[in-house]
Amino acid sequence: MPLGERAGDKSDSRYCGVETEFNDDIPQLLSLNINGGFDFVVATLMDPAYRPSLKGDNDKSCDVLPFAGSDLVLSPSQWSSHVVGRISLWIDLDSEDESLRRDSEICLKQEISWASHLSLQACLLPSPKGTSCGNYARVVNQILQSLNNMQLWLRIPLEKSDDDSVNENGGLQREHTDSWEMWNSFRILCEHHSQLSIALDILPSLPSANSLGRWFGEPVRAAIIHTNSFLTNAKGYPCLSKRHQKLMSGFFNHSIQIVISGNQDQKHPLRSMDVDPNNNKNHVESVQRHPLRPYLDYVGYLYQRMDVLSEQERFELGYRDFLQSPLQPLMDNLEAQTYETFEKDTMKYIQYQRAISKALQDRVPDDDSSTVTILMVVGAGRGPLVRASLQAAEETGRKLKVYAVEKNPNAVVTLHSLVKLEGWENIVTIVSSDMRCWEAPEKADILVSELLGSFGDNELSPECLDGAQRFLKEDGISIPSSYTSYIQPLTASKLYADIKSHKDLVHFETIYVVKLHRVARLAPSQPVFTFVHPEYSTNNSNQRYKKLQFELPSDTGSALVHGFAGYFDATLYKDVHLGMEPLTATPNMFSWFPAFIPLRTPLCVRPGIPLEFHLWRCCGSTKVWYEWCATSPTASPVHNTNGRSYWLRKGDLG
Ligand SMILES: C[S@@+](CC[C@H](N)C(=O)[O-])C[C@H]1O[C@@H](n2cnc3c(N)ncnc32)[C@H](O)[C@@H]1O
Repeated sequence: MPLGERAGDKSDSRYCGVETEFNDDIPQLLSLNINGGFDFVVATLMDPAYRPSLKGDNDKSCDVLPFAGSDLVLSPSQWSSHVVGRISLWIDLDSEDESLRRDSEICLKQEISWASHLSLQACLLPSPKGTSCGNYARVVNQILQSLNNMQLWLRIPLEKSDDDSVNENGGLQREHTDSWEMWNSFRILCEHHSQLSIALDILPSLPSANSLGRWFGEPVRAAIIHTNSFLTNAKGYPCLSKRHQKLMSGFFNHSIQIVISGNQDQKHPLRSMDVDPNNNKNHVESVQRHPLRPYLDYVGYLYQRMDVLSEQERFELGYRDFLQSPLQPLMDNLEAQTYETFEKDTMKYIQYQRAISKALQDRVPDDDSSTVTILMVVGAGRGPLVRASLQAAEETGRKLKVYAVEKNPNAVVTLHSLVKLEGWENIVTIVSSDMRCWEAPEKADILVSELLGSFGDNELSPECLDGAQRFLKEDGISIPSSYTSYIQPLTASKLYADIKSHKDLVHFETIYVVKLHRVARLAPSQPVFTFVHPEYSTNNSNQRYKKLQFELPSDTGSALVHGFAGYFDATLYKDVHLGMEPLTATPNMFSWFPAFIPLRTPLCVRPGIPLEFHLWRCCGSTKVWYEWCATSPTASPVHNTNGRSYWLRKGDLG
């Protein structure tokens, strides 16, 4: 299905459409373009000369609307797979001219109704004509309320300028256009409707990289690239500037359809004997080429040049932008397949092994061959950290006695068989217990745990380790020794739409785990809460509060914040760390996807005005929860008051 969602996988084919002028012979138009190599056409359905107000009252022939052919001229699957409807360009619903306004409204409704009748997958709406688009948005919003599952692509030119220009009186005046503002007003007027999306018009000059980045968090479905935006290479073939090429890779990577637009009457300078622009091989064209074929070939060449997905990226494909509830390993018992996923993440265990080796070397001098280090793995799961500990001991030549403490009875079964299988009976003692109430027979030199959530402390590592540090020697080492959570503001219209579709408060007051993909990261991440282990201070509390201020880079322009990405970074021991904060992330580690902290109402943030956000970690006798709110540029309600929607259960220690 050419217009369907694409997986972003190199093995999947890519689709490219072409914008066409009105032609009342749709079958011919389609076959010309499909034979020319395109997958779909963006076709004007209604005769551009038609105006409802020109229809004479007595003119019976005008009862039939001037659409290109009847629905029978193509099969239903041809209509839906190969045609995107282009709504008449002349419509102007915010015109001062009342009759034009009225004609526009009637025509828009007739065209959309016809397109729905044909089951087209999408219609391309012309750009709003001026800065004010209230009436246009009102009518589109009316249409959206009862639309079948067709998408409406609002055409938006990709432009942003911020120039100082001299006015008539010789004074400096600031001219500022940012087409994102136009899109933002329109979608707010249409209440962020999930069937309203964007077709970006790609122009010869591009705005700054930061401002372009915003669009990847918006619902961009198509990029229309006009032949004017291409350059010509030394051999006379079309090509794109480096910046345009980079943008195209971003579109491919985000499953954005490419549409080529240009004059099809003009013959391209290429003749029948062509030189392939990319590998210089001569080939003979036997059939008449589509006039835009060289542009299509170039787009295909850019796609072919993209990097093949790594194994990890391929694994993550199915999880992209899919909201998941975080694990509650303290309350729930993890399943075998969850452990299996953890255990595949070799990078995590390599880092732990490095940290344990360093701790063992610091604890016992090289020439001491008699000291036995007591190491306890608390939350041992099916044993990968036990194995990493024994490998560290072997690598450093230290003697070890291990306790593996695990509260999930099912994982304990596996632990027992592992110990037997590996012949570790004399070194490893398995303890089936909650670490918070286990009475250890001796104290540990090293306490190893991995109880971290995407947001660090959100799987209750602090509460569990507070309970376990009773059996750590006074000078003992905790691995990890500390961890810090981080957040960063995001444009994430897809995640927002998914949460909104539940139509309740609970989903807006939940922290999720999600492989972020169609998002724009608007500012560098900042640290939030830090926990240190062991923690012996007397007024120790796991409650936290942090106020953060984010500034968007000045060339970004305004942006909409739908929520925040959450990450963690853990210091395992000394310089050995483990984390997924984007700037310092441990490479090739996939155990954690970021957290997503949503906002009930997205916030429009403008350059120079800070985004102020507050986050609390609250602790009650039976549960831990987070509350959050924004206070600038506008205040939001405090989310998740008293943990009413989302909390982490501390569980019963009995
Ligand atoms: C994230 S998993 C890590 C498992 C294993 N260490 C690994 O790396 O694959 C955390 C484990 O800690 C266990 N756990 C969580 N809280 C615990 C507690 N209070 N006492 C004992 N085990 C606990 C869970 O059952 C789970 O097996």
